[in-house]
Amino acid sequence: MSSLKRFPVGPARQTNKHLFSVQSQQENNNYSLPLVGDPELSRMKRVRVVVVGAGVIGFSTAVCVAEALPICSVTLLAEKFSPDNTSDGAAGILIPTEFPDIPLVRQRQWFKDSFDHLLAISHSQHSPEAGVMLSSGRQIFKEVPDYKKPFWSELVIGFRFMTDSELKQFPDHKFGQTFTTIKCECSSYVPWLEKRFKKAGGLVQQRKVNSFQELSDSYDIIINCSGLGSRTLAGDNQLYPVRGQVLKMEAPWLQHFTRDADGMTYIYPGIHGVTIGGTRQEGDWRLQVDEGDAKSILERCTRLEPSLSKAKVLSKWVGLRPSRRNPKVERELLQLKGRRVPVVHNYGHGGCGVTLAWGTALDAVGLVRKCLQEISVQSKL
Ligand SMILES: Cc1cc2nc3c(=O)[nH]c(=O)nc-3n(C[C@H](O)[C@H](O)[C@H](O)COP(=O)(O)OP(=O)(O)OC[C@H]3O[C@@H](n4cnc5c(N)ncnc54)[C@H](O)[C@@H]3O)c2cc1C
Ligand SMILES: O=C(O)CCC(=O)C(=O)O
Repeated sequence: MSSLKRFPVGPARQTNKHLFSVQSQQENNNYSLPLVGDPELSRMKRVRVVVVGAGVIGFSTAVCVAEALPICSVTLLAEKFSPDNTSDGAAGILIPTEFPDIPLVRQRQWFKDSFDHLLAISHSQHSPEAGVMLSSGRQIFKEVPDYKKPFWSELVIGFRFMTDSELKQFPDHKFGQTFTTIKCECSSYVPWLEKRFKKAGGLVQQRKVNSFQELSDSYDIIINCSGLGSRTLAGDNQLYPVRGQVLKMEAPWLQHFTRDADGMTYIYPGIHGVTIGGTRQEGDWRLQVDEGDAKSILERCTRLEPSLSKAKVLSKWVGLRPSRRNPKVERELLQLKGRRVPVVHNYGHGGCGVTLAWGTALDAVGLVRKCLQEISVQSKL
């Protein structure tokens, strides 16, 4: 756990989580809604906002809301904190995958906002404490892909195709891309965000939330960043685990990342060792290390980078990606104890949570602004 102080609270009340009815509204974000300076909104009392979840999505969202919307008092509640969340063991490389049903323009914005935010940190004095660094390397393909230039190629730094001579190092691969992106190590970054959140006036409490109803008396807006927990908390059965196992290696001579484009085998040098992986086991809830997986990861990665045979294994880790066909970054109104309570969801980022955290957090801020406008309109009625 981080050394920062938290405020434990008593056991949460048990309530029937299926009592409320749901009105769902998917909508595009609107970044231009006024808030600061809007005379109607400034007349409002402080709005009590709660964020559920302390992973990279929860803390990114909590920081964005607390810093962008001073009218809100923000509390973050979570059952588990760093280093005990999925976010903490992620390799933390920024490489997007494409989601099928979300307009590319929105996905592009999520990635651009995340990349630009972390790039600024990587160039600042905060970089070592925040665990954010530039990372150069290559993504290699066993077959030449139909689309050689992904939508994010213009957003990373120095994207180009590999030359034949560069590809000779990988005889099983026919095509490659090389570029500089960012590696964001969440075991440092999330505690750094927590400090930033508290500096912005945010409160943090350790608590399991059994239903949104528990929150409806104490908060005006709920932001749900509970990752895989949304299966039960939001009753979302489209969400499923994709088990991922990685090994941390001591190999300080490795400078560049190598990723097989099938997403199954990767080598990511970082601040705290080299993360090698991986596995993508859908629907597999096992959190314990599988020695068969560890052997397979080591074999596959050593085939790409033979010097790994000389490296020491520092640790082995398993996490469950909160996966969905598309991440859910949406606003809805829930009927909780006879009151309509706005809920902003931000979860289901699968293997891209670090890649998209800041961008989806800014998107969520736009949705919270809409909730504030509605509250303002209701208060006039
Ligand atoms: C092996 C592996 C490697 C990865 N590598 C990368 C990578 O290189 N790049 C990348 O972009 N992504 C990567 N990912 C994916 C990334 O880790 C996830 O997308 C991201 O961590 C999801 O963050 P989150 O905040 O939604 O979830 P989490 O980190 O799981 O946080 C969820 C939070 O919600 C809380 N919570 C849940 N239910 C409740 C409840 N009922 N009450 C209170 N609190 C609750 C939890 O306690 C926790 O605090 C990787 C994942 C794995 C497994
Ligand atoms: O996919 C990758 O290459 C990075 C690691 C990752 O995102 C994952 O394992 O989910």
